[in-house]
Amino acid sequence: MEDFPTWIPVVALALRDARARVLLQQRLPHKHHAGLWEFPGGKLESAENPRFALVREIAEELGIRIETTKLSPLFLADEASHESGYAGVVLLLYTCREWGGDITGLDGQQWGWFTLDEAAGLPLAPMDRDLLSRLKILDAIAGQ
Ligand SMILES: Nc1nc2c([nH]c(=O)n2[C@@H]2O[C@H](COP(=O)(O)OP(=O)(O)OP(=O)(O)O)[C@@H](O)[C@H]2O)c(=O)[nH]1
Repeated sequence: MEDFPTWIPVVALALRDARARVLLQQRLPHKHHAGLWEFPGGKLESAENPRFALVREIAEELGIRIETTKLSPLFLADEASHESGYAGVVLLLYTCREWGGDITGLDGQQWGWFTLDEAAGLPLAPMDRDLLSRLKILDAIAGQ
């Protein structure tokens, strides 16, 4: 068995407002992929349940409350590599339309509501362009 992590689980949220816009935030200058726009979220802490990890990350980053039972799992995304033992990110994207409290960029990050077309025009974190295109297909199927 491997005694080092071969993948990094990350949870992220496609929060939707009443106009079906999605909330994206900009990665901070000192972080990996600085300046790129992403869905809010982050890495799971050891043995953490993904839904609870997302509730924690969203409270830490945006100061709002979401409920584990109001989250719907959407898609996963990952990074392909030929390298055996490659420790790539595996991102689990959830969606939610309800939250409590006022949204604040608690880490000092920029954030905003974007239509999916507006979001596609932003410099995005790796994997996010693909996730946004799949979200667009899902919206089209749902007739939004
Ligand atoms: N949160 C988030 N991370 C993403 C997205 N897309 C994407 O490629 N990533 C990548 O997944 C990783 C997530 O790490 P993170 O830095 O957000 O997690 P964290 O807040 O727990 O990190 P830290 O412990 O380094 O502060 C980063 O490499 C980030 O670039 C996304 O939409 N949301």
